[in-house]
Parts: sequence; C-alpha cells; structure tokens
Amino acid sequence: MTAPKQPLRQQPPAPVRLRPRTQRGLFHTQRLQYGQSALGAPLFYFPAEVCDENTGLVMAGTHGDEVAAVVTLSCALRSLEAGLLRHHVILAVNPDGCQLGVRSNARGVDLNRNFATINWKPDGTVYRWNSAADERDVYLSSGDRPGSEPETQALCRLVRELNPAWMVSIHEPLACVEDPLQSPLGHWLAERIELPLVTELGYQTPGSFGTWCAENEHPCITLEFPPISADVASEEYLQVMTDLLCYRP
Ligand SMILES: C[C@H](N)C(=O)N[C@H](CCC(=O)O)C(=O)O
Ligand SMILES: N[C@H](CCC[C@H](N)C(=O)O)C(=O)O
Ligand SMILES: [Zn+2]
Repeated sequence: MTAPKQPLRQQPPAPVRLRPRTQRGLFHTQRLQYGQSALGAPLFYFPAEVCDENTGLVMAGTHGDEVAAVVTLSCALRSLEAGLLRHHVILAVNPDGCQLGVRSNARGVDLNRNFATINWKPDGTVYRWNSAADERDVYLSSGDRPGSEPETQALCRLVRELNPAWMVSIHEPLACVEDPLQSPLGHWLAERIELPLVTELGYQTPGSFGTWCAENEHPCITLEFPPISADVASEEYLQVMTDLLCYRP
C-alpha cells in the first residue's frame, strides 16, 4: 500500500556549509580589475563562479569608514567552498577611502552623492560624524560634475557590462534593509539578518547609487548594518552573508 500524498511544503534552504576556519585566511576565487581609483589603486571585483539569469552583485566599502561590512563580506567570500559563489562581489568600491579611513574618496568626494542622476547636486553633502552626532554637519564634495569620479565611472561601466539581476549595496550604521521594490530578496535578507525592511531611509541622497540604479532599471537593495564592530559582524553575520553569496530565488 502506498502512503497518501502529502502537499509539498516549501522548506527554507539549508544554510551553506562553510570552510573550516583554518582555510579561511586566503581567497579561493578569481579576482579581476575593473578600473583604477583616484590614487591609482586597482578596483577589484570577484566574479561569480556560477552564472545564470539570477546572478547578482554584492558590494561594500563605498564609504571607506564603514569597515564592518567590508570585513564581513570578505570573510564570507573566503569562507565559501569552491564552486558555490553565485554572485559577483566588490569588497571596496572606494579603496582609497578604506585606506585613509574616510567616508569620501581621496579627492574628498562622497561617492554615494556623485552618480550621474537627474537629482545630482553640485553643492556638496553633509554626513554625521558618528552615531552619537545628532546632525549631519560634516561637509563633503559631491564632485565637480555628475559621475566625475573614477570610482563611480568604473562601477557604472561594470554594472552595464555584467547587467546583474539585482544588487545589494552594504553600508552602516542605520540598521535596516532598504528595498524600494520590496522584492523577495529584500524580504529574505531582512528576515535572515533580523533588521527592519523599509522602502526609504528618510533623508535625501541625491546622486546616490540606489538612485542611479532606479533610473537605469537595476534593482538595488541597500543593506545598512547596525553600528557594529568588524569583529562582532564577522561572527553574527557570517552565515547570512555566505547564504546571500549563494542565494537562489
Ligand atoms: C554615521 C556614519 N558616519 C554615516 O554618516 N553613515 C551614513 C548614513 C548615516 C547618516 O548619514 O546619518 C552612511 O551610511 O552613508
Ligand atoms: N546611508 C547611505 C545610503 C544611501 C541610500 C541608498 N538608497 C542609495 O541610494 O544608495 C548614504 O547615506 O549614502
Ligand atoms: Zn555608507
């Protein structure tokens, strides 16, 4: 006698198995150069090992003072077993800023206000010194013209070339997942990382990457880590970041 058929229940995907810690020190995947920073540093991306119509792009380090995301994404990349990487990765959109420990690039331009969008503003931008500051009062340039910086130009070129199905751009410390499209990936990410899913951040970001993506019909999610050390994030968020790098819809 055969058992009566049960309705198929959707199972959440099993968390990706990670390399043993002893093997996570080095990168195991290819690295390609897609441009040069203002100071001449190479701009690197790590291409997906498995490509299909769902291949996305995950990036960090647009602001060089947001180190938890850079370190955690790097840890996730180094922790994946060979052949599992399904999405392209940029660890540092702004390597000069990362080296100098500043939000801007080496020319004092906030790259996330420099993209060639309809709302780009010539008069600069302000940011909060840190989470304790109660206003945005630290001045940065938004560039001499829309898309003036080599880092933004190279990123736009790469996105046009790769045409990823989606992008996740990681920042900190606003502790949310911003997805204007409220996509399945946005819901998945917000649930897995235990941060609220929002459609906007509540302040103007003219010339931002997300705005450029919207104008060019590239789905883009901004993941804002909470204020967290690289040490804690590389433990608490390692599994969700490795799962993101292997995400299948
Ligand atoms: C607090 C941090 N220095 C910062 O400015 N972060 C911004 C977003 C928060 C803000 O502008 O108040 C960022 O992630 O771009
Ligand atoms: N906290 C980041 C996020 C920007 C908003 C995002 N939607 C984008 O367009 O990149 C910033 O102030 O640059
Ligand atoms: Zn940021």
